[in-house]
Amino acid sequence: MELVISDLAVSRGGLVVLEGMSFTLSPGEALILRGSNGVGKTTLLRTVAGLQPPAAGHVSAPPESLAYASHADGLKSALTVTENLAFWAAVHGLGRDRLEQALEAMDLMRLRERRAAQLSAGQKRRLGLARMLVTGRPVWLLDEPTVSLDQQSVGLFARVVRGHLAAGGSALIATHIDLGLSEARVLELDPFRAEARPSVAAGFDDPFAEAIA
Ligand SMILES: Nc1ncnc2c1ncn2[C@@H]1O[C@H](COP(=O)(O)OP(=O)(O)OP(=O)(O)O)[C@@H](O)[C@H]1O
Repeated sequence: MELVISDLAVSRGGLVVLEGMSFTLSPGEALILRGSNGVGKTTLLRTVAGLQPPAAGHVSAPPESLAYASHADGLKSALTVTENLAFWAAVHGLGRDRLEQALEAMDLMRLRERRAAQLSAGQKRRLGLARMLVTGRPVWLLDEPTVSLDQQSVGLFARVVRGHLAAGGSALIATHIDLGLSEARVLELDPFRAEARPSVAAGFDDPFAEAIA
């Protein structure tokens, strides 16, 4: 499933933060988004995920092909690790075998009966990433996926991404750290293009837009 970004501009708080972005992400490919704090990585991922409309240009990919993991892990704190994954597997129509694979892949077997509320930050993150595996969706959009992860878990995560690419998936990843994915392309977002100026679609996504503008 190909993700095609054409002459895309994205805005936050009523201001364009990035524009003129064009790239294609093909099956088996990873693209790392880099750039300083505030350059617009999260905004770009949110726009690609369909959580906000582009200020200009197009995102072309079937919505059902996309799986987005934001800074928040999106966990249900009263449910156990297994129950959380079972919930998402059911939403996406996947079975128990996939759930077991996800537990294994993110080293969650020993924690499977623990409630999400009682996990450490890094363990929650591992569960949040395991969730991607039970979506069955080919195009992963990952925002700072390794926050709170120790070195070993970063390695686990990189292995999961590699497996996903090998199976014909793709990944667009905003990160400040080196994931060791030497095969990934890197897109440096240019802070000089991030100069704030009014968006044509100003004010659509944030109640504080006017105060900031
Ligand atoms: N809720 C919001 N309302 C208004 N402006 C915002 C909001 N969130 C972020 N911004 C602004 O939008 C711009 C892009 O932010 P974004 O979060 O996309 O950057 P980022 O590259 O992901 O940063 P970081 O590396 O710090 O995560 C920044 O200048 C930021 O100040």
